[in-house]
Amino acid sequence: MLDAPARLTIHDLDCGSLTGVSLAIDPGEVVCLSGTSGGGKSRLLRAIADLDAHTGDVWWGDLHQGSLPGHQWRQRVMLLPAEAPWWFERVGAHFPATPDPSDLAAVGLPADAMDWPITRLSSGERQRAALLRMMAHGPQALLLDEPTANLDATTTERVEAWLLRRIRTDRLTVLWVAHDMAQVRRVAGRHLRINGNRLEAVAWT
Ligand SMILES: Nc1ncnc2c1ncn2[C@@H]1O[C@H](COP(=O)(O)OP(=O)(O)OP(=O)(O)O)[C@@H](O)[C@H]1O
Repeated sequence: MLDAPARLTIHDLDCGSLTGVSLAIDPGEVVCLSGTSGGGKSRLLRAIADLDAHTGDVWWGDLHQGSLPGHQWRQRVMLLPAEAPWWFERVGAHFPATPDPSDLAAVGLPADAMDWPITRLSSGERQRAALLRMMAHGPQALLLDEPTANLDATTTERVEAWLLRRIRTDRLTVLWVAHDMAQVRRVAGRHLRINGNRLEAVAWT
């Protein structure tokens, strides 16, 4: 970890058709984001990661997004896109160090998965390897774009449990896009939804 855990604060952010997004997420808190397909969830995550054009302010603790080059911001506020890119031939080449075998096992990947070529990964293996890679880089805030979309129900819950343990231990600040309301109920402390051009809170029922 680079810094102590901190709050992620978004103030009056406009991106795409979304306007006036204001939100604060505390360390260790998971906020789920839902909304119709094409409603702007991924664009909002990309704006918070400083990858898409936007107006308004984003802070991680007292660090303003505009005060750092984008790549340094994203070392702290890390985006896991729905389809994470891969550059090298082998899985392990994307990791700063070999992951702990217990982390591999926790997401259901075998110990030798680091030696596999990227081309052999199934979509679900790719998604779990991308999650492991993200966590191996020591993020402090996570922007997760449907991180379990390619996984079966059992593997989804296994990955959720592993992620939630890491989130609580490292007190990570998390914005998690999810379509599955059962998942929202399992992982989120709060649920927000994009409705038209606004972000609104969803009450627990
Ligand atoms: N760079 C861009 N310039 C203009 N429009 C864009 C750009 N990127 C995305 N869009 C549009 O913005 C809208 C929101 O896209 P976004 O990917 O954020 O949707 P989403 O809510 O994540 O959808 P899904 O649930 O289907 O993944 C879409 O209509 C998309 O076509």
